[in-house]
Amino acid sequence: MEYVILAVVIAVVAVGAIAGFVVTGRRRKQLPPKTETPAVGAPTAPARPTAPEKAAEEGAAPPTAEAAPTEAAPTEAAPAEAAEAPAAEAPAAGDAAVVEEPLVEEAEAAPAIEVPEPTAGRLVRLRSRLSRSQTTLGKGLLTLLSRDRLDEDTWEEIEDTLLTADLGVAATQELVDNLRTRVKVLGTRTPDELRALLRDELLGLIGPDSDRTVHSVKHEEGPAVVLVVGVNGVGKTTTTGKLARVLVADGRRVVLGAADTFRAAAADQLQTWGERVGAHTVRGPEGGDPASIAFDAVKEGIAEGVDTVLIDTAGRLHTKTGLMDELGKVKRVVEKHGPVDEVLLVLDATTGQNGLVQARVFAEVVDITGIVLTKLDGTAKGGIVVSVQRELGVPVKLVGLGEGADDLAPFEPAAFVDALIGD
Ligand SMILES: Nc1nc2c(ncn2[C@@H]2O[C@H](COP(=O)(O)OP(=O)(O)OP(=O)(O)O)[C@@H](O)[C@H]2O)c(=O)[nH]1
Repeated sequence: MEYVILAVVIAVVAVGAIAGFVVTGRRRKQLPPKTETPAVGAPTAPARPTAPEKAAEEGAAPPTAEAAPTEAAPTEAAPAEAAEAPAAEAPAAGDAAVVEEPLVEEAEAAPAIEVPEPTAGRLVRLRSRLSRSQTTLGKGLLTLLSRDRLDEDTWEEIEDTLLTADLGVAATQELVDNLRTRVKVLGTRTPDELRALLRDELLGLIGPDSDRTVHSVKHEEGPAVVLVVGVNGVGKTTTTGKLARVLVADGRRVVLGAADTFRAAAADQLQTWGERVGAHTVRGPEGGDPASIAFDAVKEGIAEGVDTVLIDTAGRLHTKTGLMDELGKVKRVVEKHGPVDEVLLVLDATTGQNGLVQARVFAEVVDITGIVLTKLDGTAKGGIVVSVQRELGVPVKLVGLGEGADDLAPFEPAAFVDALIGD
């Protein structure tokens, strides 16, 4: 009998001990989340970059997670709240153990914010990228002008060179007439004299005194608003991203608006550019209303007190009329917050006359205030700077000289001409 009682006591003690183990094990499993939870709101892990980055890490981000920052808030919702959306996605207490590992990964992979180099002198630094234009326009012309006899055939060759470089008919005629007159007056033609003469004439055609500032300084009422327009493939989204870097490099705080909802990857592309310099991107669902995204972006810019809101727009719709209607609407809706400070038309320098046709169409719908000429690095058609300015009556403000993040340069006429004619 005692044996039976002893056996029962041992069994009870054993069961008790096993139960104790299990409970301790469970508690231990729940402990890490408690210590990890503060990391969600820790100042070193800003809420905004975390969600997109997590999405990027996971490959194709699920639409709901991607859209959360802006989509969660309807058009009129306070942007500040929308911006906080990722924080609201913090794990519910019961799921704490499940999200423990991703939280650690996020903290480790927080993107380093890049500080782009200042923009002053960029065109000088990138001058070698203009080598193709330099060969035809600059060196080509100097060689022709240095010939012993400047006969009619030579002048015709000079004319052809200028037209091939896309200077345009009127500007070519003007330049050739001026060169003829000045060369006659000059008499002897030393290489230095010819270089100085050509420099002077090209600079005069480009217009050294135009205001080429990108108006990006905030007003009392809110941020400066810059709309970026152009057809697809010219480098619009890339340029918007690079421009964000230009502005950040020059000390501005920027919000981006991904109003190109037509091309699926455009918003992702823009967001990635923004994250690299710490600029938040306001975006919406694919195929959503671009005007509403642009409106929200400006609204967020006002709430956040940033200097500039940059809005990327779509470059392709099924019809030209559709695209232009949409663009007009984006501008009108944004203007409910205040005036648009800049409408930058992005043109691909390699497309030549085609670019001018595009420019005309856009100018009919929105008042273009500046031109961005991209892909000048891959073309001998540097003369397009002159023809597009003449066509639209607005200055080239920025030039794209490569695919690198800091290959967008403020346009400086003197540095450009110097790069063309060489030393
Ligand atoms: N070489 C060179 N390539 C450039 C330059 N600017 C842009 N690109 C390239 O042009 C290509 C198209 O650029 P995107 O920014 O996607 O063009 P997009 O106009 O936004 O096109 P959509 O979004 O379809 O309207 C990319 O491969 C860019 O890297 C430049 O200045 N030089």
